[in-house]
Amino acid sequence: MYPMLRSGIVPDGVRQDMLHINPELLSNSSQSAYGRAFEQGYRGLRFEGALEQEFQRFYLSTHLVRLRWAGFLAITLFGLFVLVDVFTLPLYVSQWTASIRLGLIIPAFGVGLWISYRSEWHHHLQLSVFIAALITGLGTVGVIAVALAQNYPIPYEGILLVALFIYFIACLQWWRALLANLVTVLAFVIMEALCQTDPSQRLYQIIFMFTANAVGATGSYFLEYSTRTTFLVHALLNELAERDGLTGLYNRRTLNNHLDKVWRQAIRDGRQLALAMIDVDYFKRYNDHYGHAEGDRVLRQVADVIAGQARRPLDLAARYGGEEFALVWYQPTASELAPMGEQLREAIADLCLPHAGSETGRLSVSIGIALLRPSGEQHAETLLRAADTALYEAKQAGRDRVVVVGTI
Ligand SMILES: Nc1nc2c(ncn2[C@@H]2O[C@H](COP(=O)(O)OP(=O)(O)OP(=O)(O)O)[C@@H](O)[C@H]2O)c(=O)[nH]1
Repeated sequence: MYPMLRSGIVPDGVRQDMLHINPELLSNSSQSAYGRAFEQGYRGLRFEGALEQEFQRFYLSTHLVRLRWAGFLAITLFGLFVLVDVFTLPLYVSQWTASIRLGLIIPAFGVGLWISYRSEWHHHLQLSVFIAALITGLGTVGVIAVALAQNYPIPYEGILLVALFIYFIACLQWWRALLANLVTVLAFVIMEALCQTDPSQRLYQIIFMFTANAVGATGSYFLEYSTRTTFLVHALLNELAERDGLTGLYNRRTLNNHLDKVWRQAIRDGRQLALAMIDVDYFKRYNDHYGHAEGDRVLRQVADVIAGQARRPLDLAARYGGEEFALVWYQPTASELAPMGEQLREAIADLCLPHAGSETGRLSVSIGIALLRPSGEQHAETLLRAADTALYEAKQAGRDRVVVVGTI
């Protein structure tokens, strides 16, 4: 069954004023996975199940370029620090600090960068950047420790910059950035306890380290929260753009795009394609008799039945317009089409919806089905026209029936 987008309830958790999008778009969304995520909230920076995996892919694709820039920036800056070390520190200090930067930190970012260019390794990208962040944090603590141990204190502000880099530039997800920084803070506190001889300096530096982390953790939390919001809004808008607001089925534009796609696929595979056009009989009379709201309710019920008939990956159920629906069946056999159409017609009749304006006294549909083996000379429009002709024949023959036409 398709996710339905039609409950018409504005999700409670949605701050439309913050999202700056048309409230009408969100009002139809609470039945979709994205709408539900809005409803449930994501303060723990995690979505449920498959949605989280989808977010991870979105996060990767939207952060890949930034992440590469961050990698190049880190390598360049740490390369410059090596030069500064060599020119400003005595050799007995710089040989250690430069070794840590050149031997650990720069290679760690190099590995991350390399992975960013290997799409088959992308699922390890966050882990590799996390390891690089950890090495950078601990390495920088090591640099300060070496300098202190040699009685040559170097400016410790660098470790604060590293913390902010990990929180805001490394493109790590919040919990990874937090973990890398917490481990660094722990190492920093231990290092200060062991190597720092001036108690006031020790206190001062630890307080600043905690402050920088409080600022960084808070900022990066909100950053990821808003990335998640962007992801949901983006997905919701895409979903709403391709679905019909009343029934939740795909809309006509999506049907046309899908038909073009499966048409080409069927040519490649040498398969046949069927299209069923389904029209509710005497629906004008239904509306006139029961009212438009009741008509809407019935259209949704019919749509639910039709949605259940699109079972294969390349099948698709759509609302073609008004009280007309379409079903694409990929690779059916000619002999099964009439039974499939009959089954659908009967399933709708089995809803037992009373229809005072119909001779049968209950709501029925007419179905026209066309079957084609697509070829390069024709166009997907051919199938639509053929199904429309079959539907017209079904109507002409008295409605509440199935007509199959085919050129196979
Ligand atoms: N309730 C409701 N009615 C709709 C909707 N879209 C179209 N309709 C109505 O569907 C009716 C279609 O009427 P017709 O095209 O004359 O078709 P029909 O009455 O079903 O006649 P046949 O198809 O020949 O059996 C019109 O009254 C439209 O107003 C909708 O979203 N909701």
